[in-house]
Amino acid sequence: MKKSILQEIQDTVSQYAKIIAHVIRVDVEIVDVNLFRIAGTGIYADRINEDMSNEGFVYKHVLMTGKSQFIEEPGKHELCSICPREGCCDEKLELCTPITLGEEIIGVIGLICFKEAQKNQLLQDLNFYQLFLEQIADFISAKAYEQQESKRNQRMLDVLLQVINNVGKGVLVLNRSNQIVQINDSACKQLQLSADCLDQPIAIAATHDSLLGVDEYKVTIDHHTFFLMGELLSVESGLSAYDRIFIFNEIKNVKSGIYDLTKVEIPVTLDNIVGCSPVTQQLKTKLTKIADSNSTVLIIGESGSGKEVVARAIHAIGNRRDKPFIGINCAAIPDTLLESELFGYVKGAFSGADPRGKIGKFELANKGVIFLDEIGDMPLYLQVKLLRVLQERKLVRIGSNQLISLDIRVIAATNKDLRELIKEKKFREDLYYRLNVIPLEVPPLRKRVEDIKPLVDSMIVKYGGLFNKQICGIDRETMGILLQYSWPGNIRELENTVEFMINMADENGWLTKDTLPRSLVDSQVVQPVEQAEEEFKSLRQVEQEHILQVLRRFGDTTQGKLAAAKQLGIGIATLYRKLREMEEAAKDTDLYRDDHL
Ligand SMILES: Nc1ncnc2c1ncn2[C@@H]1O[C@H](COP(=O)(O)OP(=O)(O)OP(=O)(O)O)[C@@H](O)[C@H]1O
Repeated sequence: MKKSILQEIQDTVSQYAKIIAHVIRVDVEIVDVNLFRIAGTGIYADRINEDMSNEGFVYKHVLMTGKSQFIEEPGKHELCSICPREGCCDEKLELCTPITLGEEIIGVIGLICFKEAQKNQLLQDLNFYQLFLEQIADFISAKAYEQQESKRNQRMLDVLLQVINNVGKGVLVLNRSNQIVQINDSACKQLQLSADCLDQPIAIAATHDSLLGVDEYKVTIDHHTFFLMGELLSVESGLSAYDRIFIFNEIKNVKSGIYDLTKVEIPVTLDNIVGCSPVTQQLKTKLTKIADSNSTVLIIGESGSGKEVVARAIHAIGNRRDKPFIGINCAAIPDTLLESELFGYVKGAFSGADPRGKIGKFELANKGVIFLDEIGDMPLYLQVKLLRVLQERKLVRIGSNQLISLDIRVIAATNKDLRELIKEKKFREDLYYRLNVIPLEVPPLRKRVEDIKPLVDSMIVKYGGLFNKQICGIDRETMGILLQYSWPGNIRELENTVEFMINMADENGWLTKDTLPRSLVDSQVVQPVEQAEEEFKSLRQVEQEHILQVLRRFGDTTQGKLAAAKQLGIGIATLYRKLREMEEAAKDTDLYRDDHL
């Protein structure tokens, strides 16, 4: 059963009972609203916490009526008529009065005489004892009120702390000595503190930068510095223990809010790089090798060939996978805006800017990966600034003088010949070398014809699912046309084509020549010669591809190689030799070299 309020303050109530009994030399009994004896002296001292509902008939009446009772002859009073001790009660006199809390009756306090002398003492000055008893009932009531208020305050504080803990923002309460007196879970997490950090000194100073309308503060605690976006509020309590409240977010949390809003999350892994051609396989192997490195990557490839897919895969399989991947297309943003998009600006940086300031892509990508697409289109003056950022790994927001450290992996991509641009003085040579640490070439689709079939298959699954349309597959003749086409728009064009064909196809039907876009059918007539030349492979190439295909079936283990050699009808030593030759050939033709890592 829930404790009554008198039970909660039982110690105080007992003290009162003992003192009164000692002073007036009459026994005292106090019961709560449930007729539990909360305090008692004399013969009742050993019977505290007893349930009195079968005997306390006078108390029950007081609890019901809220009126004091004077029983001059206990056992003979009409209230005693149902008491088992009717007519043989030991008590000589009883005077009791209710204890109230507001409108509510919360108990009864009684004076009980067991001796004639005590009875005479009370009878001589009954009014005085009545007032005295009421006064004591008021004291107990005041104490109960205090208890109720403190419980209410505690409950409010609990609710407040619960709210504070769930706001997601960091909340710190500081005293006048700049020590932490209250901290929520989010603040502990963001500042890497444990819950026992109370009393720890902390320094909070405004940097005077403001982004997205929120002020930035430099917070130093235990020799660690954090840059936090938030509000520092004065507490008007007049209590030195509660001087200021700091409500904040780490810049990365502010950023991740924006990041979450802006990112179109299509998780990309190596499996999303569809294709079984040797070049695609080699590309995937390289991606695995470079994924965890911090070195800058320059992806070169024609438009639509999958440069962004490759960049996303590096992020997804690398050790920054849990951090942001922020892409920016340098060609798609007007030159005048590109600088502020990349580096951000603070409140009041320049006229026409968002008055609240803006976080740049570099800062958004901090700790993660920034993907600078179409880097060849970056204006020269920004190339200088980018070079400085890449060299120093620090940036300054426009309009600010604060240096921000960057821990970032840069992946740039271009479909332009940067060396040619350097010759034309449109691209800085020093920036080219900064970016070209790990060059990756994504070959055009026409140079990896083996990828077309698996790509088409995966696209049929994707778009069939998206359009909720059952497609049986693609017929041989149509596939032949796709294999022969030169795909100037690369995989993007292939994807659009398959999407178009699925739209044209019948439910439960096949992708046939009739579903092909007209332009593609027409192009077959015009262009066959150019591709034909490329599709005649040398015997060596055919042999290598066959070996790789068999190996893929049996696996790259020693057992797999033994089985593959058997299947190919050659000895294991010959297989190893051929693989070595392939490796050598791949290194010679490659832009990328292992010794770059
Ligand atoms: N290997 C692949 N497997 C499956 N889909 C791919 C592959 N490569 C590219 N794609 C798809 O092709 C389309 C174009 O890819 P992506 O945007 O990566 O090309 P890009 O080279 O970055 O193009 P651009 O130069 O125009 O920016 C995307 O829809 C992408 O999902």
